[in-house]
Amino acid sequence: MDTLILVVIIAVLAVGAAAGLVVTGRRRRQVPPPARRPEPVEPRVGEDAETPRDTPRRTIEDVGPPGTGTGLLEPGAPTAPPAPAPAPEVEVAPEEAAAPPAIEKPEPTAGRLVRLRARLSRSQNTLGKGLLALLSREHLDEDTWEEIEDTLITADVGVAPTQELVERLRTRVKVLGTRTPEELRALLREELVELVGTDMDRSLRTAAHPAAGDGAAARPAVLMVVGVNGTGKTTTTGKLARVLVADGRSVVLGAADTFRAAAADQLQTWGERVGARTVRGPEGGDPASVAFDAVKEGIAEGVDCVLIDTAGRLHTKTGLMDELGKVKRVVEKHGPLDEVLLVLDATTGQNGLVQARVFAEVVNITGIVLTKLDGSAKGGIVVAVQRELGVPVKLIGLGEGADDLAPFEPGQFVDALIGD
Ligand SMILES: Nc1nc2c(ncn2[C@@H]2O[C@H](COP(=O)(O)OP(=O)(O)OP(=O)(O)O)[C@@H](O)[C@H]2O)c(=O)[nH]1
Repeated sequence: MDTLILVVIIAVLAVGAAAGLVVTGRRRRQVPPPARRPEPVEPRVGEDAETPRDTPRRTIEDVGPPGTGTGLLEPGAPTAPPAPAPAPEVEVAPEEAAAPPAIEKPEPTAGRLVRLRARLSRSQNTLGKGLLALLSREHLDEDTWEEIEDTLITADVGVAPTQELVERLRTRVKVLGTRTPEELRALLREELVELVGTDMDRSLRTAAHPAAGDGAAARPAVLMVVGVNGTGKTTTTGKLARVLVADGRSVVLGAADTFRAAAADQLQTWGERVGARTVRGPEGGDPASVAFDAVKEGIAEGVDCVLIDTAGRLHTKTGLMDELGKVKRVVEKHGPLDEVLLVLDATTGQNGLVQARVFAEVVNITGIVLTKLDGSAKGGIVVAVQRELGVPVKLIGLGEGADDLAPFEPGQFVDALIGD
């Protein structure tokens, strides 16, 4: 009997245990699997990669390209994969999501002006062709010479340079006697090239400074880009990085335009495309300290050049100029600036001259970058602005494309104006 009771108890316990296991098993199956989220993938933001920001930031993918508003990368160019969805079932490898964009190899700069010549010819057609048509008239009377003057002044050459050119042309045409179209073209070309100037040093100082005998460490060439907002400063800084990389230089970028929220993103995108690192600071932060850090980084990395983009807009003009002066002073704690490039928008005409004067009071401008010459018939501003500052135009912008920035060459420029 005792044995029977014992067997019954064991049987009851066994059934109970089995039922418990099933319940527990069911419960276990009902619990969703732990969500295996990837580490949050932040866009790389230069020096601040680890610092969370209060202000919502635009990612690199959000940053509009120059002019199109859809993304800086050209159609078909590789883009970073989208951020991972939060669904727990999908596992996204963080390293996959953070894949760096492919590094491009920009076109060499030699011959760029020749490649971009059609754009220049198209926009400056009225100037070159207009002058040739007037010079080809049967009678070069007073009215015709006045029209020639007007054509040059309309193209923003400036009054004094225009009068000089017309005077010289008049004398030479008179001396020449016969006037075949070929002779007139050659005369006009010579005079225009002379006016644009062949004796100015248009090279960019981009070679690093080797360590000096007095113990000074090696340091990169430092180029600062200045100008009012909208002239194309950030775009030019990005294109210039490509010019330098194309010519075999290594580059660090400094996003010292902390005033405009998207400027640093825009610059960083340009840099990433050619493998140049961008040093940036918090939005609204101190531009001088960003510029200082960029040079420090350039020294540490041993690069050839550091390119610093600056703000073009502040609450007041005095504020902007004070800030620019400070950026310059602080950067020069590392050593003198090699180039200060003033970016001027060719479509703003005489306004550019006023800007040039203001900037020249604060920083020692060493070269001018004239942007948007593809969209302006006022190529004469090249002459006027050089006269105004006594500083050469070193680069010209001829479009929104990544490689539409060309070293300026007077002969090729004039050829594009008057055609072959
Ligand atoms: N057509 C044409 N557009 C240009 C050229 N250079 C720059 N741009 C355009 O000019 C616009 C302004 O350029 P940004 O580089 O953002 O101007 P910014 O001077 O940095 O402006 P802020 O950052 O506000 O000071 C963009 O749409 C550029 O694509 C050029 O040579 N030709």
